[in-house]
Amino acid sequence: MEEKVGRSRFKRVCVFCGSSTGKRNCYKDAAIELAQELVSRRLDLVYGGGSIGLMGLVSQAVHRGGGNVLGIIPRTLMGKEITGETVGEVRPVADMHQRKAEMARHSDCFIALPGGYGTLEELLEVITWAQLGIHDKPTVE
Ligand SMILES: CC(C)=CCNc1ncnc2c1ncn2[C@@H]1O[C@H](COP(=O)(O)O)[C@@H](O)[C@H]1O
Repeated sequence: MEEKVGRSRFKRVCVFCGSSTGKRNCYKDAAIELAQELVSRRLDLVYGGGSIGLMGLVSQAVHRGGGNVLGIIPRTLMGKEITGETVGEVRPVADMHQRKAEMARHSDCFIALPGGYGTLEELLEVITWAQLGIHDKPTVE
């Protein structure tokens, strides 16, 4: 029997997204849809480790669907970006630079959903790393 969803050449997808849900419902819808797509393709989620905003929505939806979730978050941000329960594995790191480096190291590609300055910064950094030849992992926004 033919498989419904083709196998991806990626295993671990890094998702950058907002620490708030934004003003429009379509942002939340996109976050849930992406999470469902990851689950249906059996792809692991790597993300910023927060439980708030779109970060929380994506991670919770992947976890609910039975997918692996790895969150990487600076210790100093845990009080701000984690409220209530976390899902999957949350790995505390020393600072923002280590967070981005670890997120990149543990991922095979990058996807950016709507977000604020933080998301933009993360997205631009991986794009410029690709430009410099530091990695050759695809990035979509
Ligand atoms: C110290 C330093 C390198 C600052 C550069 N600035 C940043 N670098 C990396 N991630 C960030 C930065 N500012 C915010 N973020 C993270 O980006 C995520 C989304 O933030 P936002 O809601 O899009 O806004 C949050 O987890 C936030 O902690």
